Parts: sequence; structure tokens; C-alpha cells
Amino acid sequence: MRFLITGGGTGGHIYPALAIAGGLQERFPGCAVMYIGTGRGLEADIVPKAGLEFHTVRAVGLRRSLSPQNLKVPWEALAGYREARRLIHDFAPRAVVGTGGYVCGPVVLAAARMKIPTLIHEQNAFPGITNRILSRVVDRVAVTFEDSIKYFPRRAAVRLTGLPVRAEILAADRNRAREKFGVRENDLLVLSFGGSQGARSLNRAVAEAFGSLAGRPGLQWLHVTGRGQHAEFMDMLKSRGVDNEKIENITVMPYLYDMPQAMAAADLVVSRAGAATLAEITVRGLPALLVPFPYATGNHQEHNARALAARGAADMVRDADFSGRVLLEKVDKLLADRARLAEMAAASRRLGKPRALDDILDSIAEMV
Ligand SMILES: CC(=O)N[C@H]1[C@@H](OP(=O)(O)OP(=O)(O)OC[C@H]2O[C@@H](n3ccc(=O)[nH]c3=O)[C@H](O)[C@@H]2O)O[C@H](CO)[C@@H](O)[C@@H]1O
Repeated sequence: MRFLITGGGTGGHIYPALAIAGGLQERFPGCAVMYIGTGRGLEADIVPKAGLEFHTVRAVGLRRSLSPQNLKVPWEALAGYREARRLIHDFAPRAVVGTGGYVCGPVVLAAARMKIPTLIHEQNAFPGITNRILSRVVDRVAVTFEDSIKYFPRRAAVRLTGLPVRAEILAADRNRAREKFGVRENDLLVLSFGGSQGARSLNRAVAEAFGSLAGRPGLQWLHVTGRGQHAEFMDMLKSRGVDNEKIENITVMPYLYDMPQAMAAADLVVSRAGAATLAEITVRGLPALLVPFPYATGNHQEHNARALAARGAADMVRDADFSGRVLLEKVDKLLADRARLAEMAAASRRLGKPRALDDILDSIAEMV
């Protein structure tokens, strides 16, 4: 059996694609999986490292403003479409799966026109333009949030699956994780981070609140600054006269490799609202304070955050309104009310989709 996967540009589209590729290899032992991306996207680096056969086609995105680059789009799109057709013809996949990003356009369209079964996965509550267009020609659409279903014209083909998270996120054990991070039994652990790159406004707010959080009985805090912003964060602390080495209850890290353990240990998460982060928070059933990245395409992070907030799983603050004072106010209120925290945790768990990968694989299996 042969499967073709496509999706790219940012990690947000690539990691779910890799999760699906891995799932297919387990479900259909001996199957061949080929990946089509662009030569420019992050996928050109990550996918070959994951051991998958990788090919590229040309693909360009429409600029949202008037730009001379848009004049090249029809020509490049046609060239990419022809390249995709040739690759699909030679590989002869049983099904084609797209996870968003420009490159999906020519590849999934070519497959659909060649009458090969197609499925696309949408990660965000407000879908990207490529997936919205493709949803008219594909056989199936798998979505992460119920809230995105309304944007797809052929709702009958849409299935709410969720976004596949790393197996370690599901498997991590809370007691062992708390031991590892040195969290005492009745202490509350707050985990704050700003997506894979860190977030300046989150860093600023944590730095402003640092003095007040330091030494608080019963509170432990783990803050991740993001690799590119660690030095700046440390400078902010220094300029406020804070010596972070002396403060026992707050740990600061540039990047957290062990996110699965940290999430397992945490009682509250403060973060951006990227789709992968929210999928992880909800499968772990964690309450969250979300500060969506305001410049994400179509403001999709705010849509993602609202999907949780509307169901009582999270509290949301817009980036423009966020500060150290607001962080303290919100966190104080939440931590003082353990019953509310427990309700939020339960609401979060209800939104979690631990079977996301299985459900996506079932959909693919039904098509082939
Ligand atoms: C800025 C932007 O437009 N980001 C988009 C990008 O998210 P992007 O992939 O950057 O961010 P996500 O929040 O979706 O994922 C971050 C991932 O990094 C992990 N992590 C983070 C920090 C750390 O120290 N350690 C660690 O392991 C998290 O556990 C998570 O798995 O694609 C997503 C899916 O299309 C979108 O929803 C996001 O809006």
C-alpha cells in the first residue's frame, strides 16, 4: 500500500503530517509513505531526517496585500500542479493526505482530479485559505476544533478528530513528573511558555510579576523564555534587581525539551494558543490562561483560544491587554479557587482528543 502526505511551511503543519505518516506505517505494516513539500519550507529539513522519501514541487502563497509577487502565482501554481501530477502518477498512492500550507494546494488538487481518495487535516479553529479551498474537492476533512466546521462548505464530509499529539504527552505520569520537577504534594505548579519560539509579551509580564511571585508559599513556577529571548528576559530581571538564582520557587529555562513531563506535573498553563499546544493542554485536562499571538494568519490563535474559553476550559487575555499586573490578577484568582480550577480542568479534558490519530487513520482506512 502506498500513501502520499503533503503539508508544509511551518512546524504547525509538518508535525501533524509526520504523526499521520508514523501512524500509517504502524497501521499498514510495510506500506510506503512519500512526502511532498516545497524546497523552501521547514519540511525540507525535517522530513528527510524523519526517514521519509521527500520530493518537492513549486508552490507560492498569495500575499494578502497587492504585491507584484501575486502576478507570478498562476504561472507557478500551474507548474507546481504539473509537477505534482507527475509525482502522483509515478508513485500511484492509494490515498493522499494534506495538512495545510501552500504546498497542499497543487498536490491535493491534482490527486482529487486523478480520482485518488483525499483527506485534509485542519489544525486551527479558523481554517487556512488552502484548506478552505481544497475542502470543496477532497473526499474528507478532519478538523481539530468543532468551531472550524462552519467554515467548510461541504459539512457532511467533515469529521471532528482533534490534532494528534506526541505519544509521550499522553503517557507521562503525573506523580513521577512532579517528583522530577521537585513539586511538593500540595503545591501548585504553573507552567508558562510562549509556543516553540517563546513570546516577548509573556516574558515581559512574567518579569514584571516575578518579584511578587518569588517566595510565595505553596506556589512553584516554571517559565520557558524561548531560546532567542532568554538573554533579553534575564536582562529584564536584572534591571528589576531580581537575582533569579536566589529564588527557589521559580525556575527559568530557555527551552523545555521535556514538555510532556512538565505538562503532566502542571496545575495551570499560561501560554500562547497554537493548535498543538492546545491539543496537548486538553488531552492532559489542564486549565489554562491563554494569550493568543495577535499576528497569526487570520488571527487564528484568538479563534483557537476562544474555542477553549467558550467551553470553560480556559481564560483568555488579548495580547494588547496583557501585563504583569493582569497576569498576577488572573493567576491569583485562579489559584485561590481550587474548585474553579478543577471545573476548568474537567472542561479541558472534555475537549481533549486522545484518539485523534486513530480517528484520522480510521478515516483514511475507510477511503482506501
Ligand atoms: C506563530 C504561529 O503562527 N504559530 C502557529 C504554528 O504553531 P507552532 O507550531 O509554532 O506552535 P504550537 O503551539 O502549535 O506548537 C508548539 C509546540 O512546541 C512544543 N514546545 C514549546 C515550547 C517548549 O519549550 N518546548 C516544546 O516542546 C509544544 O509542546 C508544542 O508541541 O502552527 C499552529 C498549527 O497550524 C498554529 O496553531 C500556530 O498559531
